[in-house]
Amino acid sequence: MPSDLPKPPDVVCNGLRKVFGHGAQQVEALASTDVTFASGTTTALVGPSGCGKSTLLRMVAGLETPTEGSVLIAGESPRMTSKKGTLSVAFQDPSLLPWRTVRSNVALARKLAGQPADKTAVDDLIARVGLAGFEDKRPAALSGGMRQRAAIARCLATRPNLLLLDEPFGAVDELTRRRLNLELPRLWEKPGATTLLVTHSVSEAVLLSDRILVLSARPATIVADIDVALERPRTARMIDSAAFRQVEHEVSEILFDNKGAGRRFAAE
Ligand SMILES: Nc1ncnc2c1ncn2[C@@H]1O[C@H](COP(=O)(O)OP(=O)(O)OP(=O)(O)O)[C@@H](O)[C@H]1O
Repeated sequence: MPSDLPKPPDVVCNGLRKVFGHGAQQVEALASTDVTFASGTTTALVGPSGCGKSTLLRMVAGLETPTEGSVLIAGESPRMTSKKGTLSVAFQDPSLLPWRTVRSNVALARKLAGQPADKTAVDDLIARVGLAGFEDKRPAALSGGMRQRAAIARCLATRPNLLLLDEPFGAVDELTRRRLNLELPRLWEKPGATTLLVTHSVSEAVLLSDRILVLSARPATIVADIDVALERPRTARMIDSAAFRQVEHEVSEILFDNKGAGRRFAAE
């Protein structure tokens, strides 16, 4: 990775609100929200199922238009940022193109962002997510965890400095998830990125982030803003530390106290 990468952006949400539908069918997903995500930090968004976490993330990605308010990414709109290829989104469903190989799926991200082909960088990234030797395989020949790693490689191929991760490790078993949780953040933490992570796992939120926002049931409002003051890089050993457990406990308490907010949470 080159050292002259631009500073990761601040993301500023001002009076951001989203209502879906009309009339009696209206669903307010996100109540008017002011929040800033500081340059280079990782923030986890946790909250009950259907509360509006993905909606917030999708508005930051420019995939959903706010009903009110705005998102500014280093002072620019999400669409502008997206066009530059400095923003990347990874969803729970890796959605790799089934007829393309791993290499071709990862390389496509660069092409779509208008960036020049760079086979060396693509193969390097594939190796760094632990898929060396699988470059020419199609997604059907990979396990769920391997597909998610390929999707993360694709997400990082454009060297984004804003990462929007929506349950990116959701579809794998707990053991693989923990391994991915420990290994993959190093890939974006080193070059530097502002990262927003939607997760249903409290321990994943603590392990990966600098800050955890707990959202209420729909319409989502921020009910807690918790600092995760653990050293980086995060290690497996930290998971058993008193400091880790204390934050985990604090987040879980708020989730479960807040209007049944813990319904879909496994307080690991
Ligand atoms: N395109 C859409 N049209 C209509 N309603 C929508 C749309 N997208 C989301 N919603 C509604 O907005 C609310 C918030 O959805 P969202 O996906 O943001 O929740 P979430 O917190 O990410 O949920 P989960 O944790 O289950 O993934 C839900 O009630 C959902 O049905």
